[in-house]
Amino acid sequence: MSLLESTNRPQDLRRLSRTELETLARQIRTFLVTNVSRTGGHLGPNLGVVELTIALHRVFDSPTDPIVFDTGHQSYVHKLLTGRRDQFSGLRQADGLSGYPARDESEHDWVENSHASAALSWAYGMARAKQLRHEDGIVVAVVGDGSLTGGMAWEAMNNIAVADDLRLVVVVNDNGRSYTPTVGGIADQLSSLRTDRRYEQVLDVVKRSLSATPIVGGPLYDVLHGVKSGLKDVLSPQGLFGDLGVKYLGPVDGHDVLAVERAMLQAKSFDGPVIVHCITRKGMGFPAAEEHEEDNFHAVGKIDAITGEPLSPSSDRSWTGIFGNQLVRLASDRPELVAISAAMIHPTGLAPFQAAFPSRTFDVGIAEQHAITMAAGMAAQGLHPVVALYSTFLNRGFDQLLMDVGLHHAGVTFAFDRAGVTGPDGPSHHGMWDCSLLAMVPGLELAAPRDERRLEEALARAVDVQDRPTALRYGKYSVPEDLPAVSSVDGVDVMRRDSTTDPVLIVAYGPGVQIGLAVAEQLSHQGIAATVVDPVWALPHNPALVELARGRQLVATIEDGLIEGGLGSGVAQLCADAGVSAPVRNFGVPKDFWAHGSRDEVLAACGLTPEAVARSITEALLALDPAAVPAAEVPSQTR
Ligand SMILES: Cc1ncc(C[n+]2csc(CCOP(=O)(O)OP(=O)(O)O)c2C)c(N)n1
Ligand SMILES: CC(=O)[C@@H](O)[C@H](O)COP(=O)(O)O
Ligand SMILES: [Mg+2]
Repeated sequence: MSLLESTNRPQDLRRLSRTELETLARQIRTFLVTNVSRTGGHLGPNLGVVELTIALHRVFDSPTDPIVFDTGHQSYVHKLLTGRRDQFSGLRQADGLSGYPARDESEHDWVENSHASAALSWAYGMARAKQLRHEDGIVVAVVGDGSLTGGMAWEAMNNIAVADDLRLVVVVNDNGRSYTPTVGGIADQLSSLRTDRRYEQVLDVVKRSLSATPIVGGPLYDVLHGVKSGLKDVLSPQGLFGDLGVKYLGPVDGHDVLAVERAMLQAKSFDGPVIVHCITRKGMGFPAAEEHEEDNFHAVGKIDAITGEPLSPSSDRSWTGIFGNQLVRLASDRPELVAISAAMIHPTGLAPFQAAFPSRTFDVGIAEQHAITMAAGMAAQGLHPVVALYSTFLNRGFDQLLMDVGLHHAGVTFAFDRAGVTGPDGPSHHGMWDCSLLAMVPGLELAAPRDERRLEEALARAVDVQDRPTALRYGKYSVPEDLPAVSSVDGVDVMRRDSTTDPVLIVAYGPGVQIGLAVAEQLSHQGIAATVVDPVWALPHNPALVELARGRQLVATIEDGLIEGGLGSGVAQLCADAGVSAPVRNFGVPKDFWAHGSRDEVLAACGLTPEAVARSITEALLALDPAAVPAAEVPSQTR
């Protein structure tokens, strides 16, 4: 039985020798590469925290000492060491292991939110609660260098710095990268701590003097490490953390279990909050990951476990790529066009723009709030910023969009990628809230393109709007062949019309158009005629929808987004205000936190499939007027 197989709870770690720990680390790395290459997931980040996580669970007594992971994508090793080794074959799959901490999986898991920079606030709150309730336990937060570029982290640090009565250890997992190298002054400060020459010179002297005596194994090794981590105390620089008055230990070699352990033991002995600065390498131990310049295998699909080559060839057409290439074309004769990313240049498709216009591309770190308000500032001075974010991360910057961009009628364009149901990244990653949020922004114009051509046309229009915010949304699903309209009514594309008196009108957005067309086809087999329209520009609602809805027996709306407050509910309001008598049924993502699974599985769970929508429409029509549906063909499920 391997050491990994005999490690089923943190306590099992504490009897291991240094050699056994190093063997265990190797076995964990082999396990991660073997399994995550089969399922996909955050391989690089987890390869970088093997020793760090082993040391964490040797020194701290989880769950009495809660361990909180920032973003949580680097918690696979934690899951391995807390009894979930046998569940990794189902990683990020429906009813399988979550790719993030999950409280229903283990008492050792606390934070399920995958939005970065929140761990320190979680930890502060938990530690304060323990202090007020006179409970034992030290709260430990593991936060990456990238997550430290998020503003929330410093809101928490501001409080942590003066909370001498709290038992709180912040482990900085500093691999120097987010996806690409982490940017900004914080990254520079961390880097200067990593490469403090005084520390390295003194350490060399110590090493040389100690090497004069024969290495006697454990004790001498400990002495060296004791000196090493002790040295840092002596030299602890007045940088990033020192100036705030927070105790700092490090930098520690994050791949040396005993060095990390010693620093954590030291941290544990202190009163008040302590920073332990660990230097790690993303993708450590897997050459394909270590050498992967773009992102060190931050998040991979199914790959070859030796070469790292993707096993499922990614489609050469993606919404992300279409957006990125069109933006380059538009920027070539629009010098005012600039692009902004929150540490996700490649994932949001801005790499071609950065290559073509490096001085007009801005990676601000994981700082969506700053990114959006900075864009308002740029627009106020005559630029036209394009802010590229994942839809779910708009949540983080909504006030900035509403009050800094919207209130000031700023000509800023937002490209919301991963809009709609995403799938494997679970509830905090579905891009399901953007339409409901954007519907609240006065003047904002939102396009939900159904195909490549509509995306390119929408972006071309958006970047020329200078007096209000514009936005586009598209997701992590395949790009259909172009879907031409059969006609147009005042800007609303008519995708299918059986006759002008069709009893059903389907108003569909983005990927909902393909669903709507499939629904209409199914309804036609039951003798129910449906017209399908796509407004393309979803906000503000096109008043032509009112006349299109008037006289119908039923109006159905279909969107890949939250039903409550979404596009469809706006259409219902529009029709009600105009006195349209037809009832409006909204189909979308019901208000809930939808667990991870494939996109299709989650959509099915939401009832957002052609079959489910067609059945609902048939039932609604039957309820309204049994004669409306030729009885002979109603699907059995509706009886
Ligand atoms: C608010 C927010 N913006 C963007 C992301 C996307 N994202 C996931 S992990 C990551 C990089 C995290 O870097 P770091 O904290 O250094 O962790 P590492 O992956 O290096 O371990 C980013 C940008 C996110 N999860 N949350
Ligand atoms: C953890 C995180 O926020 C991202 O790394 C996310 O997992 C990436 O998702 P995509 O695979 O859709 O780019
Ligand atoms: Mg990092």
